[in-house]
Amino acid sequence: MKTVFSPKHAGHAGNLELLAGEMLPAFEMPSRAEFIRGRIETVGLGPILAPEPFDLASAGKVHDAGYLNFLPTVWDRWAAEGRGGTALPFAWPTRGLRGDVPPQAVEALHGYYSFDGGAGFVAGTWEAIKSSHDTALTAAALVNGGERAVFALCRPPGHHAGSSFMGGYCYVNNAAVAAQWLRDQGAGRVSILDIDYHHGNGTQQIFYRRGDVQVLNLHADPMVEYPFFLGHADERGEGEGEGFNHNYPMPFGTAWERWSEALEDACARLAAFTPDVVVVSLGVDTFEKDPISKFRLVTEDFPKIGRRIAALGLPTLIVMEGGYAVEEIGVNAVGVLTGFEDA
Ligand SMILES: NCCCNCCCCCC(O)(O)C(F)(F)F
Ligand SMILES: [Zn+2]
Repeated sequence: MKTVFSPKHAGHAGNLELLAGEMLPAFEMPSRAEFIRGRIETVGLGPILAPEPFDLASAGKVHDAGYLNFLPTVWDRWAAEGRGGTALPFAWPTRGLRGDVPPQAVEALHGYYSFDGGAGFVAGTWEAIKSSHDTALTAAALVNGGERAVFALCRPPGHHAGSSFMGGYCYVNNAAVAAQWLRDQGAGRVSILDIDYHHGNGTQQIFYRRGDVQVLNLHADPMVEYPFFLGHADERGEGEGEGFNHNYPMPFGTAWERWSEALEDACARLAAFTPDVVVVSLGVDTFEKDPISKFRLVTEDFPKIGRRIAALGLPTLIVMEGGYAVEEIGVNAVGVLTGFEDA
């Protein structure tokens, strides 16, 4: 299996995040991608290719123009105000406030375009975001060109990014842009299967009123887990999208037996949609030892996931999302890929 990967992810480093009342080094750190790349080399999964540069035309069909235009300017505007550290929002247009007029102060504009305080910027963040976007589209082009499955080793991740909001370490929704790009290349229907521990609220929001892109999410119950404000089982899509969004919220402590039942149902719904291509949002924070998550999959479960997805028999783009047990992230993420290959 080919992998696409860009060293430019490393510029997104040193950023802090608000964790339980303290500003701490963000969990979404460069070593995550390096451990996965190292494991790919160790097991000899296949060649690791650099991304080609892509324009933002497909991104512009799933993200708002004002939002996309804001992302490259955040750090410079922050620094121009004499600030260092991590550029973070400080005010959000919540209920009862105006939500139509983008303010000018960068910490307020950042809030206007965020749903949480989890998408900070440092000097190299935009370059990392763009390289992650290019990684997903380069891998999508390989799938579109006939590869059965390609791994987009994306960092930063993307599935919490909606049409005009960032958050949860996500800025441009790599999987959503790749799905749109594949549609732009002629795919009639695309399914996105999001198996990260956290609900892909951004991906759901982007395609919620569309019937050409099916979105299936397996995740921790948003009543008790981040991102909290989307991801319930009754969210089935609206308008033309009615019936093309499926959420499988599961409780803390979920292990393979229950999790795999949800995967089975999701795969059945996916097969019934008869997509031309599948985009997998691969997070491995479902792992029992993940420091910020509360599912209980074990390392041996990850190849089983890959095998089940391969059994769909469809061209597959696998896009990296989350996973924070850094020591094991390579074994678990690449376990899905080798399981897919061995099917
Ligand atoms: N007490 C709740 C703290 C939640 N902290 C933020 C968690 C972000 C998860 C990000 C992710 O893993 O879903 C992604 F795939 F996007 F990287
Ligand atoms: Zn996650």
